[in-house]
Amino acid sequence: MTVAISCQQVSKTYETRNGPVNALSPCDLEISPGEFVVLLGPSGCGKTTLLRMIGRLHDHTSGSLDLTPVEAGETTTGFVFQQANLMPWMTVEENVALPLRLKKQPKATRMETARDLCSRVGLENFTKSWPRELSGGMQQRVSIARALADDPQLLLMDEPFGALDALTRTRMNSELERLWMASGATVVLVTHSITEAIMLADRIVVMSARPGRIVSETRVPFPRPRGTQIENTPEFQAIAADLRSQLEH
Ligand SMILES: Nc1ncnc2c1ncn2[C@@H]1O[C@H](COP(=O)(O)OP(=O)(O)OP(=O)(O)O)[C@@H](O)[C@H]1O
Repeated sequence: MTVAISCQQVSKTYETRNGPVNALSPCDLEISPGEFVVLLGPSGCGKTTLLRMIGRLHDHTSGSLDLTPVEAGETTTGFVFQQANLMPWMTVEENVALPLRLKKQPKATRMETARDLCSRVGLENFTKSWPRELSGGMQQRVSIARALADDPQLLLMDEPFGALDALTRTRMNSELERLWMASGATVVLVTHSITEAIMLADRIVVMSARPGRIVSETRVPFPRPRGTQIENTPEFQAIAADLRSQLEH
């Protein structure tokens, strides 16, 4: 089963030594099971804050934020952050298997799952490598495989490809789309990149800063799997121009 998300008038104020910081004004957002939603916006508009509240890493200050199925602990969530954050003393396959080890899955089973995931992200020849032996893009693939290890119903990704070069990033977008299509998980991904948003999203939620808020939602009509050729279509360019003008205002 995948997860639906319902945010109603959800806001966040951080209490700091210099006083309260209004990170996110009350916002409404409904996400369907299996939907791929991208949060797009400038720095400081509250994207990470909203993502972390959905993942229960932060409390919200007001409003209601429900995941369905609702029972606490029932939702399995995978996180991918901008940095891969791998354990340097573990091999690639041990890193991928870590969530299953924490769940006390028997070693033979979890390593088999980990090796399968490694090949799904194109790292079948690097299962015994150390993280330091991998490029940034490969490390990020390990962190995606690790996030998928637990077969999550919900995948939360915060600028997962922000540190990668443009070519690698494009390739990773296609890989992520393929993995998501196979998993059926609900995905919320944060990005600054208009192209990445259109390549990946079913729906793009545009946010703006000061105060952080949701300003619009755009459905992306392209069929899947999407290839880079859609970038040259008038439809793509029209959506990109519209998003760009929203971000500029
Ligand atoms: N732990 C925190 N304590 C205090 N203020 C915070 C904290 N985390 C974020 N903020 C503030 O909340 C606002 C929104 O931050 P957030 O990281 O959610 O934005 P963002 O859109 O994800 O930005 P970026 O794209 O730069 O990562 C910013 O003004 C930030 O300074």
